[in-house]
Amino acid sequence: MGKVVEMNHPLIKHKLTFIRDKNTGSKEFRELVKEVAMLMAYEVTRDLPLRDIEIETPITKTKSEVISGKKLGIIPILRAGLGMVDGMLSILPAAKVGHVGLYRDPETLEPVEYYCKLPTDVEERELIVLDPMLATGGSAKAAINFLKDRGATNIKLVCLIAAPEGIKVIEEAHPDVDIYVAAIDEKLNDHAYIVPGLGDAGDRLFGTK
Ligand SMILES: O=P(O)(O)OC[C@H]1O[C@H](OP(=O)(O)OP(=O)(O)O)[C@H](O)[C@@H]1O
Ligand SMILES: O=c1cc[nH]c(=O)[nH]1
Ligand SMILES: [Mg+2]
Repeated sequence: MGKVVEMNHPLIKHKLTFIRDKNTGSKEFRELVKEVAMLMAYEVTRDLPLRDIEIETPITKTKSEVISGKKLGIIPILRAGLGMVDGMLSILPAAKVGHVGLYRDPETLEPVEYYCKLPTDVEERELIVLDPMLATGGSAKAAINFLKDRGATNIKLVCLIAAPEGIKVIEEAHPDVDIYVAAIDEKLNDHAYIVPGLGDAGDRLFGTK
């Protein structure tokens, strides 16, 4: 079973409060989502392998560590996952970015695919799937299925807010995938929105309704 890591950092908790607040407008919402994604990148990359290289400081020659050529891919689930891309890229500038377009049908709650463009060598990369919301888990499960169908074997899922129901769905469907969340909320409501949540992440990021 993959691990579930809930961020336990005061900066993330503080920013998440204002992300949740319905009086936070799109501009500030976008900035905060970007900042939290940047902070989460720190934890998500904790297990990247290192290797020694020889360098020379002004004082002496020494060996020092660098990241060991790991190829990364950042995969936002459109639309709302786009809000997390810049924050991740600010820490991981060499990562390639692939896009998976999915929306959740409001009646059936089933994910509907409308776009997929991935790095050609996706099977060689460690992939970080981004979506602010893990509600029923249907969208993230489908996105990870796409990636696996195209050969990906090394996948992490990074969300701002998850419902317990969504975590269970991913754990059952993709037990090899580690899940990183800023917060695990209480439940889903009758429309499968996360409670207390933040509302519709895509609409809040892009000012649509
Ligand atoms: O876990 P689930 O029940 O599948 O719900 C979560 C999905 O719903 C939201 O996307 P939405 O369908 O609103 O599309 P959008 O990003 O274009 O707004 C969210 O960004 C997730 O992708
Ligand atoms: O609470 C939710 C659930 C699904 N999608 C969202 O944007 N928010
Ligand atoms: Mg939406």
